[in-house]
Amino acid sequence: MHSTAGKLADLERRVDEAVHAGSARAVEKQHARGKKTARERIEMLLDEGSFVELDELARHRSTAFGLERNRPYGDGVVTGYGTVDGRQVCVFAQDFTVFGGSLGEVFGEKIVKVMDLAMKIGCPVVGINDSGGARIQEGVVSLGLYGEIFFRNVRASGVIPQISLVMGPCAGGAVYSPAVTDFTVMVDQTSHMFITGPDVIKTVTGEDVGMEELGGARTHNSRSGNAHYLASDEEDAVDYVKALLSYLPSNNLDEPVVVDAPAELAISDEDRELDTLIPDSANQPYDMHTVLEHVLDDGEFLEVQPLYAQNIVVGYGRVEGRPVGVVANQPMHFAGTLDIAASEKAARFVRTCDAFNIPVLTFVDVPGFLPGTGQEWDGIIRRGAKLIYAYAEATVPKVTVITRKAYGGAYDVMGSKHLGADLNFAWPTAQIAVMGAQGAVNILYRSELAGAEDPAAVRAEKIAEYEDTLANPYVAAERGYIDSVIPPHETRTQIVRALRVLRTKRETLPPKKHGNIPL
Ligand SMILES: CCCC(=O)SCCNC(=O)CCNC(=O)[C@H](O)C(C)(C)COP(=O)(O)OP(=O)(O)OC[C@H]1O[C@@H](n2cnc3c(N)ncnc32)[C@H](O)[C@@H]1OP(=O)(O)O
Repeated sequence: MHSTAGKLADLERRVDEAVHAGSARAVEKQHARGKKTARERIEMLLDEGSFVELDELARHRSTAFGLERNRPYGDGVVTGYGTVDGRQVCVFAQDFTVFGGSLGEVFGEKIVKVMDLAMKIGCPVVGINDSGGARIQEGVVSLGLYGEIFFRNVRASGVIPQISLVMGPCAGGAVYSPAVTDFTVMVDQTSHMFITGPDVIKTVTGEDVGMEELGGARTHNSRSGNAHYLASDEEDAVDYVKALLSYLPSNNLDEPVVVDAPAELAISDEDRELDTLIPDSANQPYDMHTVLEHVLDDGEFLEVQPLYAQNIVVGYGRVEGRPVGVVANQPMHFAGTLDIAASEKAARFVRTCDAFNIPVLTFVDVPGFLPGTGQEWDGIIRRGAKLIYAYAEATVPKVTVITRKAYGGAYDVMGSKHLGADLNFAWPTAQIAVMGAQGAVNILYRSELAGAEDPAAVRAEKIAEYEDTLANPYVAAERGYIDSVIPPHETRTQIVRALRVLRTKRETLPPKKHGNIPL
């Protein structure tokens, strides 16, 4: 111990203890559940050999409940920095094999430290959650540290990308850290998030619900909207996070990474395929993904929240190698109507793009807001307003293409010129109007239809008149609400040109403390 060689050996022993802090039994149990250890997960995420660990030798100072006899190095969380595809990220991974990944004072301090580092240097934070929550033995100190983490999540929001990987339990108030971060990725069958577990629910409300149904990955991806991707396993989850990072800048003052891929501006056979996409019948659906695949580089689209509010599609792609965020109504689900879930999903996405300098491309085929008492009483007025707010507030380049329906208030909401979109296009199949022809004729000609000898003939005549006069893109184009009516095959090239011209767009909001988005 008193020689240099002895001191080096002593360090080696301590580091080895830190690396093997979890017992062999706990590690075996973790693996048997199809879960990896904290270090294995970091290894999967970061470029080989790039991880630099911080606070590897930190230990808790607690003396309660015999904890002083068990002071593992690292205190149950592995933190540090490294690179993903050569770009810097900070990372923490909760280690379920040590104290069930529960968060005590030192554990919390380590996370706070690495988050502060990420803020100082302006790089994303990826948090890997696998924890029994606040460390019971350390009491209120654990709660305090959770509060410090939430505080930093909020302060970092919109400054650096924050991504949560939930790869095990994340229970009680602990869920509010992932909830504040930009993206939450969960793994099928092995990750769970809930405020109160099945036993408490049974006691308080009498409901019988299993862990998986209550807070499993599928539930949060398809029902609650708390998660953004349902991974089939941990590798899939990590791959999704890497893909997300590739579209995001390191911080709000940085530009997203650009791939050198200049667009071919000649119209291709593939471009022409869009000319036959829209069915003659306005009630027949088509898959909006087809449009996205024809417009984005290599047809590549990374969908965000693909299982939630499927009447709207959001996600990332590239145009000429530059990241874009896409928002698109999906006629295949609820005819593409806007409801509460779709409005909130799209609003959050637009704000994420705006925070990180990613242009927003909007594709519109929307028959209106979803009617019903459920929607009204659950607050579609207030919650639908979030989408208006998000579009109106966003200062990034905004380009909109109306493919078919753009009716009523939903026309305004979906990236219209009136909410500050920069360049708006419509296909000749667009119907930009207060409502569809059927509904309009019913209201305008109710008494005439009731007294007609042949109501069907009158209805058909009036519908044709309405469609010719109002349900087209030309009234909007006359007023400049649409910059250009384009054949579908020009969509890709027009978007390329639009995004080129908007590259130098600079717009700022009036100075204020912050707006008051209807929450
Ligand atoms: C602001 C944040 C506020 C909060 O976090 S409130 C939430 C407090 N946490 C909870 O209510 C969850 C308590 N834990 C559990 O319910 C279960 O351990 C959990 C997470 C479902 C996992 O169950 P299992 O997979 O069966 O694992 P297990 O129960 O055998 O636990 C493994 C080892 O971890 C320990 N552990 C789990 N949660 C802990 C905690 N919060 N504080 C201290 N130790 C905790 C547990 O005692 C066990 O230790 P050991 O291996 O037997 O030595």
